[in-house]
Amino acid sequence: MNRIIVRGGRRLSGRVKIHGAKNAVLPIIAASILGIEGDSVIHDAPPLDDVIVINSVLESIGIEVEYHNETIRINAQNIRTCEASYELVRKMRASFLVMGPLLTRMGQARISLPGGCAIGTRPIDQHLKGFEAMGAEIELGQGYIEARVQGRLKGAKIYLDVASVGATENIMMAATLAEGTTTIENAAKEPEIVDLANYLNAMGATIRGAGTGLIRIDGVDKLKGAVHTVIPDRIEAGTYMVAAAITRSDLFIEGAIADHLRPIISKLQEMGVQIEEDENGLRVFTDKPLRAVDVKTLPYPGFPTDMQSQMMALLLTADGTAIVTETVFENRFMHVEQLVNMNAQIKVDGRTAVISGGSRLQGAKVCATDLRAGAALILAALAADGETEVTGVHHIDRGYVDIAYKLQQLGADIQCLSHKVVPVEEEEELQLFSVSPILA
Ligand SMILES: CC(=O)N[C@H]1[C@@H](OP(=O)(O)OP(=O)(O)OC[C@H]2O[C@@H](n3ccc(=O)[nH]c3=O)[C@H](O)[C@@H]2O)O[C@H](CO)[C@@H](O)[C@@H]1O
Ligand SMILES: C=C(OP(=O)(O)O)C(=O)O
Repeated sequence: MNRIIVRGGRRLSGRVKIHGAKNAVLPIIAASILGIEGDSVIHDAPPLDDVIVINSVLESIGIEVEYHNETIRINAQNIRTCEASYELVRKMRASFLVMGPLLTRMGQARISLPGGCAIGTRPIDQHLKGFEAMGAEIELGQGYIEARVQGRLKGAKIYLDVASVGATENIMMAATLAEGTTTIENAAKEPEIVDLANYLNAMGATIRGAGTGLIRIDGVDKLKGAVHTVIPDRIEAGTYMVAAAITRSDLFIEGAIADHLRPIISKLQEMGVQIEEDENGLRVFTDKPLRAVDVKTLPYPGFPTDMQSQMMALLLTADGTAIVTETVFENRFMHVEQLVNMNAQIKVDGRTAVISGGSRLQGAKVCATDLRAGAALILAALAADGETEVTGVHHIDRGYVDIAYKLQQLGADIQCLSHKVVPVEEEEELQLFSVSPILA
């Protein structure tokens, strides 16, 4: 079991390079199932636990996957089974994204229910509604969802009740090989949807409108493997932008794409953080007191729910009172209890949290309850007095490549401790990684 130890109070400086986006690479790997001939080569695939899991899902159905130096080569010519088991799908919700590609290519798919998760119930009704509209029959049983279609899926007009990222992606992938035209109305507009559409088009698909609320997909007969470079992770970039602000430092966020980060840039600027845009990334700096601002999470181009907890950590260090409203997931305030253990003044009422800034954060033993909660705790720890110990690091490893190492390189006093059980002596050995396990 890993722990991250942070001693707060240090200023940071330098450049941090942003990895490829988790939320782009996962659907892109799933989409590779559609390549009936030729290899797909995916560059800038971040070495994250989630990437390993989705690669294993592909391997488990017979697809060849090689992963070296942030490049994945996939050969999906042969598919052995259309079933993705509970053991793999339970590890990560995004595994459900293999449903659309398998169903449209093979005419059937049996995928374990991804289940609920810490931040909310996260239903998949909109994915299934889309598949049904395209002619699939859906059955639920023994914890699995089975979808079947006689012949090909048929193009359909689909209106999403919520602008779901996953449903837009799953339906878009399914529609690529459907007979005729599919339209997705009230589609999600996230940059990761555009990245996926670009990849699918490179494979031979005909998708227009990705990035708007209306996506049109003209079905084609077959798709081939393609070469693609994944976009930089806007949430990782946003997290390091907050690291600069919370430590009142000066950082260059290399690779960050300003256009993907507008809501974060504008909220940080409202607080008094200075940001300079450059073709290679963003300079984020401040050494002045910051002002409180209200934040409401919304689908893109609104403020991203995946940055809500990090922003809350920053607001704790600002002057004044801020209101944070979470509209996307119904249970995404679990970091509050942990931050309160660090002397944060936060009151939650339903989907609203009132944050009183200005009281000194104190180091404490805290636990990451989910991925972004973990990032928020590390950020708060950078600004806190004394030592913070963060457990639940496996959540953080799902979405951040070497966060402790990257922050250490910027001057933070942070270490990742790996607690390994040594069976022979039946005692625990503590290993200190000054260089991250991934980079070592
Ligand atoms: C791998 C990935 O890309 N994960 C991102 C993706 O998750 P994910 O794709 O799971 O999130 P969705 O956009 O689907 O969820 C948004 C909202 O829609 C609801 N909903 C969703 C599907 C459905 O069929 N029915 C339904 O009601 C969800 O419960 C939630 O309240 O987008 C989220 C919202 O930006 C991000 O926080 C996640 O980091
Ligand atoms: C919620 C997240 O991811 P996932 O949808 O993979 O759980 C996230 O990246 O913050």
